[in-house]
Amino acid sequence: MSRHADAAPTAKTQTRSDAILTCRDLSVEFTMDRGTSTVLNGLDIDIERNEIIGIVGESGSGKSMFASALLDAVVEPGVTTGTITYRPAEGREIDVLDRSDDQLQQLRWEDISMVFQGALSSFNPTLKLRGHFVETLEAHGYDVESGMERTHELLSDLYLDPGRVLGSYPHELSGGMKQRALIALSLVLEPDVLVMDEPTAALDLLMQRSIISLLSALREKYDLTMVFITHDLPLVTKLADRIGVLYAFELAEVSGTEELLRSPRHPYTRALLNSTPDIESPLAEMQPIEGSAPDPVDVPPGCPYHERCPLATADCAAVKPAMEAASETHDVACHYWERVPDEIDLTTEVSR
Ligand SMILES: Nc1ncnc2c1ncn2[C@@H]1O[C@H](COP(=O)(O)OP(=O)(O)OP(=O)(O)O)[C@@H](O)[C@H]1O
Ligand code: NI
Repeated sequence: MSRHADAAPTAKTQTRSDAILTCRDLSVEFTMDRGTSTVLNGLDIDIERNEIIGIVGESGSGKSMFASALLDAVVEPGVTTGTITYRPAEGREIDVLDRSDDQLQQLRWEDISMVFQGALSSFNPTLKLRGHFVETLEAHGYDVESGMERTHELLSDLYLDPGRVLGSYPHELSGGMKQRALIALSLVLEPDVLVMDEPTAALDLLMQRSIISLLSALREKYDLTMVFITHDLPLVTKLADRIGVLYAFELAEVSGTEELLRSPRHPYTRALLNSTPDIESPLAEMQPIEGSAPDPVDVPPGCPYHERCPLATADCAAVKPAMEAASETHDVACHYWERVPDEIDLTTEVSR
């Protein structure tokens, strides 16, 4: 349903040549008393080998559901459907949503590792850090001695003093130290993919910035693919090669970071950027966007953003826009994406 007769033919998200993870029609539903709650709705996205992809969206947009779904770790009684294909550097491709519990347990640490949202409090308070690393290595049948050598190196990579950290109880470390130790722990079994859900949310600005630069260095050194999930758009632009914008449990736009900043094509992304007066400014200065995010039991028909969108027409309320290619490296789900950068000034529209 697009109105650009002379534009190049548009295509739904193509499978990229070197995707390490391919998600197709990825959805999560909860059956609740007041109806079916669709908290992730038909995501199609490829995550390329060795890239850092940022996933942004406001609170409740489905970011954590996406993170959990990637590891088939959505909490009961949530039901995850669609497909996730994981392609290791060597060996056969793996259908993530079709693994047995044992296979999943292995996949989760050894191939696709996750730093969960709020995980700082998940350390066992009675166990020194060394114990956390040893337990993880033993649970997966890894050699503890060489595993601890790797631990020392990882902690050093993260600018921590390995002896001091490993000999400490969790409460003896600062938030920034604990978060870095958690990242080291998630890498100790040498995964290919690291998924991080709000890994810097509890930290001060300086520590956030320092973790961002440490992650870039880790990606290079260990050939990692990273999925960085955050509500902090300015922060993630410092790190990510590409950014996916989630709105109401769906992807509104996926683009290379530069291109997204230069020419956002979705009115919601535009509003998010406009609510950030200066991309260098801290989160506290971001302005909220008018209106409220949809309820997962009651997402409006048509485009999920139409009720808040200054460009919306009757069509937007009736017909859901498909993901279209705005360029080779830029996908967007909006009937009017071609008008977004050129014809309107959303600065005034959004703040009216
Ligand atoms: N256990 C659950 N059962 C049912 N619904 C849930 C459950 N956990 C979360 N939800 C709902 O799923 C939707 C998406 O939540 P999700 O945690 O993915 O949001 P988020 O983008 O990570 O938000 P935040 O930035 O606050 O972490 C929300 O509407 C939330 O209320
Ligand atoms: Ni979350």
